[in-house]
Amino acid sequence: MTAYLTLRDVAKRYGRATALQRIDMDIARGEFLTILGPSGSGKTTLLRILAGLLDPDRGALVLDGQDITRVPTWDRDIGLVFQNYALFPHMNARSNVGFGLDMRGIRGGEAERRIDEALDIVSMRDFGNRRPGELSGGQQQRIAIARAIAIKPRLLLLDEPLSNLDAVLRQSVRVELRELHERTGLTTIMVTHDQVEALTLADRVALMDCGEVLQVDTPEGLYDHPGTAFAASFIGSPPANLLPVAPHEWPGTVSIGGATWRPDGPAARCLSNLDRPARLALRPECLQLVSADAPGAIRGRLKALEYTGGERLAHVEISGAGPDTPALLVRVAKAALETGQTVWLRPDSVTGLYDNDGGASLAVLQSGE
Ligand SMILES: Nc1ncnc2c1ncn2[C@@H]1O[C@H](COP(=O)(O)OP(=O)(O)OP(=O)(O)O)[C@@H](O)[C@H]1O
Repeated sequence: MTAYLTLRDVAKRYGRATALQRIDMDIARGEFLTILGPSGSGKTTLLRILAGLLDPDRGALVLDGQDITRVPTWDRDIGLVFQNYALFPHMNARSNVGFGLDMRGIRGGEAERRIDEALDIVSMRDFGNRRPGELSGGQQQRIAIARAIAIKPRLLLLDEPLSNLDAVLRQSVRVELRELHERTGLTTIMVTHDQVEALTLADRVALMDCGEVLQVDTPEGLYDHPGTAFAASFIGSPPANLLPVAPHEWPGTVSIGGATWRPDGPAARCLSNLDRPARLALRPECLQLVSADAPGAIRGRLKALEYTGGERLAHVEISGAGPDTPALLVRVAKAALETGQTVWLRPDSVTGLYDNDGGASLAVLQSGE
């Protein structure tokens, strides 16, 4: 991949607190990258550094061959959209959209043409004379996007742009955002803590935790092959089960939370070289209810059955496992199940195996050994 935007060794502290540890990332021209992570993971700090609103303590940013690390915001040609829209309340929509053009000395007919174009892109041409207070939240957000794209930015940065919208509107604006990206081809970076947004919008997702970018991957790559236990336990709704596994003295068996299990199929292959306590990631949709005599079946007790609309989520306690072993979450379509009954589970695929200490992927550790 030819990098359009490069971040090299970017770090930031607030006083004694580390907000960003050491960020290295390449972003391609025209890419839509989402930055996803829990609260406090450093997403906003990273976006503010990209926007030039905050100086990094260390490292460099290169945009289209130009080192922009010390270039002030207004000279970076970056379009910014904030969570709260940040529109000027006393100006109508057209004036808001034209603001960045005016700042750059683009006025008169050229400015009018660019404002029309930007308003057309967000389907808001008819609302140009209204002030922000006379627009709905979704319409204000579209005006904020039109303002950001009117300057034809080199980079579009979006900071949680959908979080103030209700669930229905959020979904439709999400689709519009993706369409807008396809029409404009703008290199876009969006911060979100909503994984559905991150996965549906992005070409690639940068997953952050504790000031670090843990994995930059396609949505499918992140979901199917989480590189760390954190990624497995964060991505997915509900996320993957992390089953504590440990070597067992009997050949062909492992200990799961203290109970003995003789895995079969993909789980057996994944666990064949297990030499230390680890966590096996199993997605709720990859566990199947099977009969007691099925090879590789795990015996459990149905602790609870939740109806989540269209499907059920079974909580299964592993028989013989210690109290610290979490119940396994299993998606079940429809089944005559009763709380308290004995069930048998079998994984038909495995999402990952992770070191107990630190959560690194053991597949990676093994290939590096
Ligand atoms: N101005 C500040 N002074 C001191 N610490 C700060 C400041 N801004 C952020 N932090 C700390 O830096 C870390 C990263 O914060 P940041 O706002 O980048 O996280 P975030 O992932 O965007 O979180 P959220 O999703 O809650 O907005 C956090 O631990 C936060 O408490």
